This record gives sequence, C-alpha cells and structure tokens, in this order.
Amino acid sequence: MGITLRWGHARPDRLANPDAMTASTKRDLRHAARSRRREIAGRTDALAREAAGAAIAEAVLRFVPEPCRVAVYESLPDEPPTGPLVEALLAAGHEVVVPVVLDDFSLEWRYAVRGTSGDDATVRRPSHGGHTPDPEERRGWLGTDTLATCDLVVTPGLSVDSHGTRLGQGGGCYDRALVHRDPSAPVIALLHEGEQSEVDLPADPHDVPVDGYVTTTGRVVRLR
Ligand SMILES: Nc1nc2c(c(=O)[nH]1)N(C=O)[C@@H](CNc1ccc(C(=O)N[C@@H](CCC(=O)O)C(=O)O)cc1)CN2
Ligand SMILES: Nc1ncnc2c1ncn2[C@@H]1O[C@H](COP(=O)(O)OP(=O)(O)OP(=O)(O)O)[C@@H](O)[C@H]1O
Repeated sequence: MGITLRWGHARPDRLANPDAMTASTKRDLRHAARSRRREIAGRTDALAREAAGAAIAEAVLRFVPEPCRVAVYESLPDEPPTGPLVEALLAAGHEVVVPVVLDDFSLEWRYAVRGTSGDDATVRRPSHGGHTPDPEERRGWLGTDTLATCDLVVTPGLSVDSHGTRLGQGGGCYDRALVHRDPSAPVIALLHEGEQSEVDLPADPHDVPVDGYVTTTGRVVRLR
C-alpha cells in the first residue's frame, strides 16, 4: 500500500507575507524559550546566580583589552545577570551604556550606573506602564544611534542558533538599535547554559545576527 502524504492547507495570509509566517513561529518559540528560562531561573539559587554573574563578567572582559565603550543592559531577575559585568567593566575603566526603551520600540542609551538592575519598567514602554523620564533624565541620553560608537555590544536574547540568529523578547528593539552598530564591533548575546538552539531559528530580513554568545558558565562561543 502506498503512503498517502497529507498536506496541510497553506494559510494565504501567511504565504503572502513571509514576515508574518516567521512572526507566528517566533511567537511559539518565544513562548517555549520563556518557560525554559523561568524553569532555569527557578532552579538557580543566589549562590549559583552570583557564580553566573562572575563567569559572564570574566568571559566578556576578555573581549575588551583596551579601554573602550561597551553596550550592556540591566538584566531582569530571570535573565543571565549583568550586574557584575557592568561593575567589572567600569572598574577596568571602560565606558558602559545601557538601553532605555521608547514608545516606538527604539532604544535610547544612557551611561550605566553601578549597582542598578533591571525591573519591570526596563521592558515596558513609557506609554504602557513603563518609566516616564523627566527632562533632566532625557538630557543624559546619548542618542538612538549610540551603538555606532560602541566597541562591543552585549545583547539580551532568549536563544541563539549556530548561525547567530537571535530570538529576542519580540519588540524588535535590538534589531532596530543594531542597524546603527559599527560593523567591526562584535555583537554577543548572553544566555543561560542550555538556552542555545540546536535547530535553526527563523530569521527575518531585519534580524541582525550575533557574532557569538557567552553563557552563565562562562562558555564563549564564536559563531561568525
Ligand atoms: N533586561 C533587558 N533589558 C532590555 C531588553 C531585554 O530583553 N532585557 N530589551 C530587549 O529588547 C529591550 C526592551 N525590550 C522590550 C521588548 C518588548 C516590549 C513590549 O512588548 N512591551 C509591552 C509590555 C510588556 C509587559 O507589560 O510586560 C508594551 O510596552 O506594550 C518592551 C520592551 C531593552 N532593554
Ligand atoms: N530595523 C527595524 N525597523 C523597523 N521594524 C523592525 C526592525 N527590526 C525589527 N522590526 C520589527 O520588530 C518586530 C519584532 O521583531 P522580532 O520578532 O525579530 O523581535 P526580536 O528580535 O525577538 O526582538 P528584540 O530585537 O527586541 O530582541 C517585528 O514586527 C519587526 O518587523
């Protein structure tokens, strides 16, 4: 008896717009990656988190031998910790900038302050319950094209595949910001150990690949 292949029906709206096709796939992958991240964070105690922060700091610092400007971000409780990295970079004399999300999902940048960490407002736009900056604060912003002046860009991400395709939080904030980067500056994502993707992630034309990633065990993986 022959095998009958049962083809599914293509949804015309998805076929007409490849971006829409990856958008729904990305949504599912993001959902799974977020629950994996919650699970990893749930079994990471304070001591392990401290070790992860130190391992990331040590690994990333090896990328920046000369005093330079590094873009980092203020990690949320479930994310690989960036606090020790910011501290270590500042202590070594580097300039550190961190993002502020704007209503149109673009990112502004400001100098990092020692000891501050991300909270809910970090990933909420001002018009959607996030932090609304006052004029004084705005005066300290460095411009949405600040990545052009950075020698190393450290991005958040839920997963990265072997080509450097990064799955982010879905705002497209980093894709917009990375348009401005200096092409000679490495872009690296931070992941919990185990979050790297063994299968190819869907990539849209706007997705800017990362050059590698660093994990919470201090493992450095160069991809490009
Ligand atoms: N720690 C950290 N900081 C970061 C990021 C990150 O992933 N981690 N970002 C990585 O890109 C940027 C912010 N990314 C964002 C991605 C999505 C939405 C968003 O869809 N927000 C919804 C409300 C979400 C909620 O209520 O929880 C909205 O504003 O409508 C906002 C910001 C910049 N800073
Ligand atoms: N350079 C860009 N200019 C305008 N819109 C963009 C740009 N990059 C991405 N977007 C839009 O942002 C939305 C989210 O994109 P995507 O799903 O790739 O986000 P992500 O990479 O997971 O998020 P992030 O970059 O914040 O980590 C999409 O609707 C996409 O069209």
